[in-house]
Amino acid sequence: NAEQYFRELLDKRERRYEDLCRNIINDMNQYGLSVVDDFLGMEKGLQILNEVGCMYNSGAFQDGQLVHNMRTDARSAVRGDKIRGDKIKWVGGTEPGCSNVCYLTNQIDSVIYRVNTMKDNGILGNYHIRERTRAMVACYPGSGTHYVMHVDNPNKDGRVITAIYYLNINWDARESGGILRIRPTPGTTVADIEPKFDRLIFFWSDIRNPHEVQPAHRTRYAITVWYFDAKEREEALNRAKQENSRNNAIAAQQAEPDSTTPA
Ligand SMILES: Cn1c(O)c(C(=O)NCC(=O)O)c(=O)c2ccccc21
Ligand SMILES: [Mn+2]
Repeated sequence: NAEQYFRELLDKRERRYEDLCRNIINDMNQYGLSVVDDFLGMEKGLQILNEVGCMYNSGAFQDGQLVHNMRTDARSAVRGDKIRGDKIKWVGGTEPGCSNVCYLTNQIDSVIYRVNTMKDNGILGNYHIRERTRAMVACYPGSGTHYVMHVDNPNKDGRVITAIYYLNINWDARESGGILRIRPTPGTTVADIEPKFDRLIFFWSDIRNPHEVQPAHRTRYAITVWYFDAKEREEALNRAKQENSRNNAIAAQQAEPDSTTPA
């Protein structure tokens, strides 16, 4: 009967979700990264892409950083002219016109909180994830824009997991480039990940995963959120506070004419 049917349907979805989370736990423990394809499905993915496209066309993205032109033709190389690289927009989730980005971050949140609390979750069990950054919507406008090899969190600022959701329909890296290349350390392997539509990836944010975005020759959209470990985050904030009060003390001392200087 109908009730029986829907209960089985829900059970199947729940099992699929469990399997998804189990796979992420295994990947993160084994490789330090995990790739999930078809995370939200075509319909939801398109709604997010449309919303991001509107933001971009409305000029809401701040200008990308100035980077050296990757084009190889002599003219630009001689002039060393610069082009604008990635353009980003931070989305908190409450502003108007970002309900779909907000839906995405809620979906990623529930996966992260689940894998962080499931039993036998290995390294993930060492963290206590209770908060994240806002969503960083990024657009590479093509024409060779790239992002140099870097580590997201090289100095224990609290961020432990990077989550990136891609929006690029029919992306073919052979002609459009834009591959995310992760070089997990220690190790000699390289993970080349195409920024495919409705693809979600996770990787440790610290020095275990240096990565780069290779030159993109087509508009390339991605949405990133970073998840904090409560302890590492608190320690980072305390260090910043001490640093801040130390600087204030020094500044105050320099500002005050001390008694030894002649009036
Ligand atoms: C635009 N953009 C990035 O694309 C990546 C990044 O690692 N992206 C990986 C990717 O898009 O596959 C970043 O890590 C990043 C950090 C600070 C500011 C902007 C940034
Ligand atoms: Mn990065």
